[in-house]
Amino acid sequence: MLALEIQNNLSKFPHCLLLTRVGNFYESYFEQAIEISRILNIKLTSRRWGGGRVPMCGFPLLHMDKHLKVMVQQHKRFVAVCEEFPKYTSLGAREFERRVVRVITPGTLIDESFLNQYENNYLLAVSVPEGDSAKNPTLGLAWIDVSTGEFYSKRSSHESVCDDIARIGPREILLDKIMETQTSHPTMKVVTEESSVVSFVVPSHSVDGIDNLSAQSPPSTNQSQSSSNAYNPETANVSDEIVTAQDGSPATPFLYTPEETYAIDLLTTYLRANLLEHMPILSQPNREDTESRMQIDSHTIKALEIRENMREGGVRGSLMSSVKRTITSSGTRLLARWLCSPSTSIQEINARQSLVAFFHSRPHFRADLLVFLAKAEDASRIVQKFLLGKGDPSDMLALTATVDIWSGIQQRVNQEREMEYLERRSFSASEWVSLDTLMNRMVNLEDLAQRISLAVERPVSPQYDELAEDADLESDENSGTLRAEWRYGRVKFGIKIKPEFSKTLLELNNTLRDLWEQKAKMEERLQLKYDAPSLTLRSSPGQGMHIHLAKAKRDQKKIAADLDFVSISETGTTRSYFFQDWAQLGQKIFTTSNAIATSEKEAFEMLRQEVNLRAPSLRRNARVVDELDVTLAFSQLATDMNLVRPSIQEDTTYNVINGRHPTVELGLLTSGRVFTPNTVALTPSSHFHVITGPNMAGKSTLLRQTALVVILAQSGSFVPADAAALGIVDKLFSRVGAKDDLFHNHSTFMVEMLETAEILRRATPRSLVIMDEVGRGTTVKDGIALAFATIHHLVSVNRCRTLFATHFHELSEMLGYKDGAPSGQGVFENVAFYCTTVDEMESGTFSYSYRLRPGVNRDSHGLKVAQLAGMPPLAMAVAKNVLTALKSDTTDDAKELASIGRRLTGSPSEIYLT
Ligand SMILES: Nc1ncnc2c1ncn2[C@@H]1O[C@H](COP(=O)(O)OP(=O)(O)OP(=O)(O)O)[C@@H](O)[C@H]1O
Repeated sequence: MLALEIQNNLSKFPHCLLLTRVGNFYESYFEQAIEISRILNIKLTSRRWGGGRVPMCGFPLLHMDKHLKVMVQQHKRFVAVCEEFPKYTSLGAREFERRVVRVITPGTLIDESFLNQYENNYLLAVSVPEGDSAKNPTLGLAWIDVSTGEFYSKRSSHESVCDDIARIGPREILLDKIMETQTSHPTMKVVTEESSVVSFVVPSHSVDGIDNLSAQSPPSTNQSQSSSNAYNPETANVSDEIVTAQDGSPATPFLYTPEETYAIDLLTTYLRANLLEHMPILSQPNREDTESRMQIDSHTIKALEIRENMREGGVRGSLMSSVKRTITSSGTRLLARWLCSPSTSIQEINARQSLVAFFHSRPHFRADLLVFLAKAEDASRIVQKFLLGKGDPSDMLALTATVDIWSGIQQRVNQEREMEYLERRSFSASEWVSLDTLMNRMVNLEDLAQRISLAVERPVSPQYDELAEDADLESDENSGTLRAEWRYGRVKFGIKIKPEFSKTLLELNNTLRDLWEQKAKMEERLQLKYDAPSLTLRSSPGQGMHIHLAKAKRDQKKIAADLDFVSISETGTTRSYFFQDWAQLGQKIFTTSNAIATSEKEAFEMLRQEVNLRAPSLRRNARVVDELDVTLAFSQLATDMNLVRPSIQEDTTYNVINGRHPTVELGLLTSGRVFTPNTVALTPSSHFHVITGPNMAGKSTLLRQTALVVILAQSGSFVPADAAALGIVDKLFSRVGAKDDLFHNHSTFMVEMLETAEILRRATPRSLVIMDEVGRGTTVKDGIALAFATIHHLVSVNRCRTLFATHFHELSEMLGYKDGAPSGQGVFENVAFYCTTVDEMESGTFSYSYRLRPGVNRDSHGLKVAQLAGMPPLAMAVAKNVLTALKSDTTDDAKELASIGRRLTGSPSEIYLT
């Protein structure tokens, strides 16, 4: 039977590793067992089946999460989990029904212990229109974190889908099945480049996902969607989940484009096929508006090390790690989203910054609010667990505790306002606007918390229950008392519903109390009557209800003579009897206990439904508290790192006085060094700066800090500078630090050109571009030609704000730079020239000042850096000789160069003498 079930499941889920529950183990059979035992490093064995032996392996239930992490996260394998469910035949025999309850894939993790609480685990669906991508450039995106329920959709394009994917950072990407064969399709290329896990889905085209999207919507409304392929929420019942948009502002009704609807369909179809019995009730996706978010291209997200550092891939050294002051896991997830997707709405940025300023000037208030946040649970995740049918009583209590914390926050805010009103002569209502607007978005959920608190009995302490469970398990095995069995049942369920929750529970509990009293009296009576102090009334699976004598020799005399007692077992010291009266009473206790357990479970189920119904409001409050956490964190950051509030403007100004690189500054601080601040002023009349200077003198740092300041400002944070005025940046591009992409057959130079080409195609007058050493990956002449052409395009076509760092100082001449005339004199009026330099000592040593000054620096000091890097003396001597010869020879004619080479070839001693 088991073999047949397994073979059925293997053929139903051919793309998965199948794990079948057998008792307290998950097992794998046949060929897959060989693979699983190898991946998990567990013992491979075999068992007899159908006249032969088949390979098998298995592990205890307890190890499931550990092994899932290896299979799903490390090896990117899909795992089908087959559970067993007991059922009884008509003859009363127990059998097991086994069915696959879930397929676990990298993008569909729910509450696995290895999920990183501080990061989103997104599953992204990309819908690609049929036909020519040039004629039909619009794509649809839908992405969800199944573990938190955060669900979004967006319209995208062939051009920007790569950036969207880099920003979202999905663990798994879904495409229409028809794309599977279209390997040369541009979107296929992008998707396979950005994600190692791509799954193909046959869309249902029923927009069935929307069915699930709004469980709170009347069925008629949902059904009306099924007929059309475009979802129009104006006709749907919009749940309060989306009364605020993703950015927290009041939402306008969402109108999903056909492409988005298609992506939502792909996503929900896939979720249903994999989550199976754990399919959650989904809320409607928050629609992300492309216009209101700064677009950061995919290379820039990586190159600026916003989320993780490029070298090791971890968060250490990233912008995120330097600025993170959030204390909740969901706040940290929101911070990552804000940093990867800064706003372009001045109103929104100002609202966030006003909150930061508000908290910044009230450290005591900030400290108090942080105390609340430190105790709050990850409500979005808990709510989602309930929606997935998984939340347990401890989650229920955690949720109530969190609702209480939310109320506490609201009270503390009100108290602060009152105090300020009373204490300050000039109370400023305008200062309070941002916080009031945020807090007003919260829904009062005290009734739900109260209902749960009144229903669920809080354990005295967690240890109490753990101890009880251990003790009961022990007594259950060794002595098997009835009390132990009942208590174990309760402890296993993990919670007690208060008897007052319902009339039935109250009556059942009263009955049980009476029965326990009767049992105590019966025990006492029997002990006295038979002069047997060691007599107890017990129950065990093997002996049923029985009387137990712990000291049989002493206590059994009178009992043995009584015909009502039937001896059922004995050991050297103990003896057990069957006794009719106790059997009847015990059975009643057992039945009543079971009835209570069933009622408690029903009551819990009822509460679970209530939580599910209030999920949108719970999520909404959680989101408010996340925003509170991030803005409190930004104000803490402003204090810690001495940041200032930037002024955000509509124009294309970029004026940052004494700006600093937040991550480099922190890194230097740890080694006791100080960061040298620099001013960058890009104005309409000077919006293109060419930066020259020696190696290692801080050019790249300056470029990156220029971009990071914008990201921080438009995320709502203060910025590392003395003062800053910033015109909104619509798109941020960088061409810094290229490396080979041999996997995609791209050399370093090709990567450089691909990135440059994309910037020239996409940058607008409101964009900010940073470019470091364009053209360095080829010959000097080709490099200079390409670098000049790039500048030409950026200045005359894109007209965007740009910092362009280069070692090709020849460019400055080509651009008409003359010493002392840093800008406005050359080919382009808007190009200005700045450089970094080194301070040379009389002793021949030098130091970097990192100070930016107007002008062009033609000396790269490359040899000095090479010496610092520990180049062998002989190599340094040869390099110096070559440099001197090259400087004196004005030609690069092949013959001349050959003669330089010949002159400098010799033994080491000759070279040192040259
Ligand atoms: N403003 C600054 N203040 C203090 N230290 C700095 C500053 N800027 C850069 N540094 C230090 O100098 C190092 C090198 O800086 P960076 O990489 O920006 O130089 P670079 O001019 O771009 O070099 P190259 O031309 O060789 O690429 C940084 O890692 C940092 O430690």
